[in-house]
Amino acid sequence: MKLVIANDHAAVDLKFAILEHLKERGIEVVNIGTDTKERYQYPLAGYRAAKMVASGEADGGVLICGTGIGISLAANKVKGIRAAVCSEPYSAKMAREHNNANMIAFGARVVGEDLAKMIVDSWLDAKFQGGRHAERVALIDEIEETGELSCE
Ligand SMILES: O=C(CO)[C@H](O)[C@H](O)COP(=O)(O)O
Repeated sequence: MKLVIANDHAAVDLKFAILEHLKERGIEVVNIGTDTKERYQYPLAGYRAAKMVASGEADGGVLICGTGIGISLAANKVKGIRAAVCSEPYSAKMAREHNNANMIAFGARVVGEDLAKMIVDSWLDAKFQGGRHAERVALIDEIEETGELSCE
């Protein structure tokens, strides 16, 4: 499995901690975003990481900024991306099982290192359940494709 990890200046330390954690799990990780604490525009990192996931260059992605919100908003503008901001492991598990989230996001100013690792692990270890959830994800895809919902 190959993941991409991206961050802004608010999340450099946590990015490296998660990067190390993923490597310990035997996962190949592409590090994009910034490695310094100089101000960095999170939309750049979110967009670049999302493009890698959408193109299949990466199997999924981890996005970290101060809150996880801005970087996930940027990533979600890329077609095919379902980036979920999660601050605890249950939501991270559900983000995969129910929503088939292909990117997980969280805030370095919100969660600590240990909790962040648990969030990432919960998302990685979960599997999309399909069935009724696939119907709902297909509706999200329809909005993305057409800007509308035919069943409305
Ligand atoms: O969380 C974020 C976006 O959602 C950013 O990390 C945050 O806005 C950066 O703020 P600052 O420039 O004040 O460090």
